[in-house]
Amino acid sequence: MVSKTPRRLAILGVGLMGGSFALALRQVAPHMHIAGYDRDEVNLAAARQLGVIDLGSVDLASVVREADMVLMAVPVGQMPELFELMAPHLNPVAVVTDVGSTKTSLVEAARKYLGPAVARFVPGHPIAGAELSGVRAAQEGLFQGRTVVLTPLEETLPHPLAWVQSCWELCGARVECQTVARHDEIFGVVSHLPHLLSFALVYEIAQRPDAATLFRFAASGFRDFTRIAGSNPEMWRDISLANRDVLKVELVRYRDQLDQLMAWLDTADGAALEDFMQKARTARRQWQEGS
Ligand SMILES: NC(=O)c1ccc[n+]([C@@H]2O[C@H](COP(=O)([O-])OP(=O)(O)OC[C@H]3O[C@@H](n4cnc5c(N)ncnc54)[C@H](O)[C@@H]3O)[C@@H](O)[C@H]2O)c1
Ligand SMILES: O=C(O)C(=O)C[C@]1(C(=O)O)C=C[C@@H](O)C=C1
Repeated sequence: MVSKTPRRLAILGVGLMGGSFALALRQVAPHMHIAGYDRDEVNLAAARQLGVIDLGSVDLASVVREADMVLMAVPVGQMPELFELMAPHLNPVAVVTDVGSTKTSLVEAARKYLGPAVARFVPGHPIAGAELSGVRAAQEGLFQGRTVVLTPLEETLPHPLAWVQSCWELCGARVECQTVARHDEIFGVVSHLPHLLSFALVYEIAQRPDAATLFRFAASGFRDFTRIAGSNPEMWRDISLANRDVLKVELVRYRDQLDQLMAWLDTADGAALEDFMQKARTARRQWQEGS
């Protein structure tokens, strides 16, 4: 029987998500040893000073060697290289998991680089976050009451899956399993597409000669629509590329909806506009009441 929390946890990428996982687990396991690996030494020093990790290093091998659980929390484009670099140094019983926002490319990389350790890889995605980055943005309550999606593979053994699930539950989250493909389709629609649209709107306005005036008058509607355009470009570049097949389909669907809107404006079809807005408002309100 394995203890419910790791004895030695390694966090690869001690930013918003990695730091929040460490802080949440510390609440229930104050004596757990947490080692952090990050390419940013200033961030690592802050993580150490904030008590998020016990030890910080830019040497991946030394961080993973003794860990019984490894959580990968770097942008998804960085994960394949980390799988390759850490594989030879993993403890033979270590469970590996991640918080990446897309799953297909990660799973391909895990199969390519982890060898037999892929049976102890549990892909994960907490559906919680913010437009902020770095360990200073980490919060111990980030996962409280939120969903974490796990996408176990055919190879995933039951014991690592159960263990990762119980760690997320200790962080206050509820866990749901999905297939890798369905995960990427769902989050392509409800997370990745809205981020691209928000970046696109702010970018387009910012290119105009009168952008300063326009932004001066932008108020709460603009703030609500564009909060997520303040998110980390590296993270969203990687998500967009990793899920580009889904995103291309979704952008076409959205463009079709914009074309429809244009047609209603051309013909000044107020009834169609109001009907469409009414249906959207009802759906938004039902979603908010249920969430
Ligand atoms: N931010 C969110 O809302 C959110 C939500 C769910 C999942 N995620 C996923 O979580 C992961 C981390 O996101 P975050 O918001 O915590 O980002 P973050 O920028 O706050 O933290 C990432 C950390 O990884 C480090 N890093 C990046 N590349 C590295 C490398 N090659 N080697 C070592 N360290 C490296 C960075 O220095 C940084 O400290 C991403 O895969 C993202 O898709 C983010
Ligand atoms: O709240 C935010 O700022 C987020 O972007 C969080 C959010 C999302 O809801 O789309 C972003 C990416 C994730 O993988 C999960 C959650």
